[in-house]
Amino acid sequence: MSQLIRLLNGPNLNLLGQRQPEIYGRDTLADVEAGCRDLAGRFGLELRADQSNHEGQLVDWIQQARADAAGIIINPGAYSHTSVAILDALNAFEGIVLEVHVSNIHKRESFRHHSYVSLRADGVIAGFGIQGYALAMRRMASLLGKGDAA
Ligand SMILES: O=C1C[C@@](O)(C(=O)O)C[C@@H](O)[C@@H]1O
Repeated sequence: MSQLIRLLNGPNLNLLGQRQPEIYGRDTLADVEAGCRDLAGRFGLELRADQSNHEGQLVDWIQQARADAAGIIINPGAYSHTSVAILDALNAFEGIVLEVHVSNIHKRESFRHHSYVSLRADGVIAGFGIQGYALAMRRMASLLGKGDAA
């Protein structure tokens, strides 16, 4: 059975492509998920992609991942900067955690410079636009010993 990767997107990321395109670009969350699913297939991984605007729902999905996922790729959106609950849930997850931000949070307002999730993440990608998700998928595959599929 192929290893499962959970792709979790937090609040307002359902509006990718419509929301502040000068910051987040024109590609949609559906584009992101399709690209990651395609890459997962090429690496022999299974992808489950979910988005929620609710902190508790994200915590529930992270807890679920404890049962069957090898890794989590997460863009926690604004919860990155506020949520000890999401950090705690990730700390209870034993697999690989990669954090993605579409924008370069370090170039933006100072309240975006700190991420609680980064205290747990095995790697962080910021400012690569939606390509960051694909890079995280490739890194995940490599950390899981799946090599590089061009
Ligand atoms: O919602 C988001 C998106 C974001 O996580 C990003 O992908 O660049 C950056 C966060 O600061 C912001 O609240």
